[in-house]
Amino acid sequence: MIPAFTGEQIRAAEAPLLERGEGDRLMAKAAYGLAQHTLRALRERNGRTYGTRVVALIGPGNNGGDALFALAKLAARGVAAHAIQLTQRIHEAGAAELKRAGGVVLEKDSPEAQRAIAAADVIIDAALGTGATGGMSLPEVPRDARVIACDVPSGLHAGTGRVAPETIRADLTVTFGALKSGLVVGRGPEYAGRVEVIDIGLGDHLGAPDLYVVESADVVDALPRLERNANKYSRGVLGLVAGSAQYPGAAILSARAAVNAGVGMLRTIADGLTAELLATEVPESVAHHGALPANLNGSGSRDNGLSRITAWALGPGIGEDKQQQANVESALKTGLPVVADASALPYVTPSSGGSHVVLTPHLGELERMLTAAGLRVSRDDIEADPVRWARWAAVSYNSVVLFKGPSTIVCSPEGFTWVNTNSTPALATAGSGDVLTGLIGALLSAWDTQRPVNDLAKLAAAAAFLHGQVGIDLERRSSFGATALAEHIGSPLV
Ligand SMILES: NC(=O)C1=CN([C@@H]2O[C@H](COP(=O)(O)OP(=O)(O)OC[C@H]3O[C@@H](n4cnc5c(N)ncnc54)[C@H](O)[C@@H]3O)[C@@H](O)[C@H]2O)[C@H](O)CC1
Repeated sequence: MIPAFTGEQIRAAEAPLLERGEGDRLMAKAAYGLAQHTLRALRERNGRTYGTRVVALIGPGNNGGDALFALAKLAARGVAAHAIQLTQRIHEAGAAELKRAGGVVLEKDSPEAQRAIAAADVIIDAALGTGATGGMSLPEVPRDARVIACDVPSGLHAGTGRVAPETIRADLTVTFGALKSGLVVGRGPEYAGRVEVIDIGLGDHLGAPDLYVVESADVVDALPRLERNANKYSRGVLGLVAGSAQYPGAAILSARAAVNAGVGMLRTIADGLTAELLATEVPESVAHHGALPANLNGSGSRDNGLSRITAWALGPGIGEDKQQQANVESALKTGLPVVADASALPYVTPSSGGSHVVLTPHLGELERMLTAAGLRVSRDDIEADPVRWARWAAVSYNSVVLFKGPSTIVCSPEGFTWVNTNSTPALATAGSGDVLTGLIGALLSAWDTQRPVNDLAKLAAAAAFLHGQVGIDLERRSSFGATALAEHIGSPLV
């Protein structure tokens, strides 16, 4: 897991060091890291560094200071280093160091500045860092120049990933002290490009992180172990309430994903066309026809095998089907681990959530969930601060909330957050969420309910990582749809 921090948390960690007069040392480390990455980018782009051209857009604060010291180091290596002064005041010591090293400071609107920008091989965006309060008017950058953001792209909120309209998209962000949350959520990944973290020695001053980014090692840790003496029941039996006359395909996708993710046994609660299709498309699925008993925990369930169910996956493709809606309600009453998606989400209420419940809304569904919980929030609010609202949902519903989007945000009701960025826009395809539900359901069916809810959130985040990895792997070969995703959902597990 990679810890990520808000801008405020980083500034709080820096504060005691600044009080001890260590600001220059921190800035020197930041500048060194920025210079090293700029040299690498120059080598990649031009095959050399000597005689190349770097322009930095310099704002009023320490972010500009970092870049001025970095430019000085580049000038000393034979790079033509130009600082464009965007504001009346810039970091004095940094500007002096640059001039001593042979670099140049240019006025923002001067013809020289425009010429320098047009000829730049690399542009360093150092207008605003963690001290930004909104965006700033920034010059246009040429399309063919590499853009490196200093700490954060200027105008990108370091905590939320919200962007001001002028924000320049970077190819690379060299960030200092620790990863910033805003680089991995909201619009952050789109604007930050690749992210490199430079250790400037904040060490123990960094407290608990804002969130964690999931890595492949976390997936291995989170997944259930397959016991040598396992049998189909001990591996877990998933009850899947999915499909309707209108949307039978969603059930097929979820069922296929659950089977390929290694569920011990799958019981699909479905009728009509869904049941017919399942019989041929997912023969591993054991069908249960008709309505579930309203009281599944009561007597009578053992005979039809429903009592063997260890977890539920609810919602894919049930649409407006009344019987399936009643089945969702019956399943929820069992108190077994549940993943609820799509049309099942409205049946989970703030009082019926629980520590074995995973809710998987997309943006519109999250808005509806929050509104149903009595919170006044719009889609725009959620997009501006997705982590905040996913946390609200997790707390309001006392459940794990997996908020689907370009970055998937997983929150536990205890306030911990994991983010999966291992994904591709190619996963934005109909049925992709049904596959994720099947995968989470399969993992949940082996879930030990004695384990803490934070581990359940980690399991959900691991599922998002695996789902993303399959998408990434498939995309390398060709474009793909949800059927291929479901077919390959188990492949990273092998
Ligand atoms: N503190 C350290 O020793 C280190 C900091 N590092 C780098 O410093 C920045 C944070 O520096 P800070 O000076 O606090 O903030 P900014 O550079 O982002 O600039 C704040 C400055 O800008 C003004 N301002 C804010 N918003 C706007 C706006 N929209 N338009 C115009 N002006 C604006 C504000 O009033 C302040 O004057 C951090 O990101 C690092 O890059 C290094 O990490 C080393 C250690």
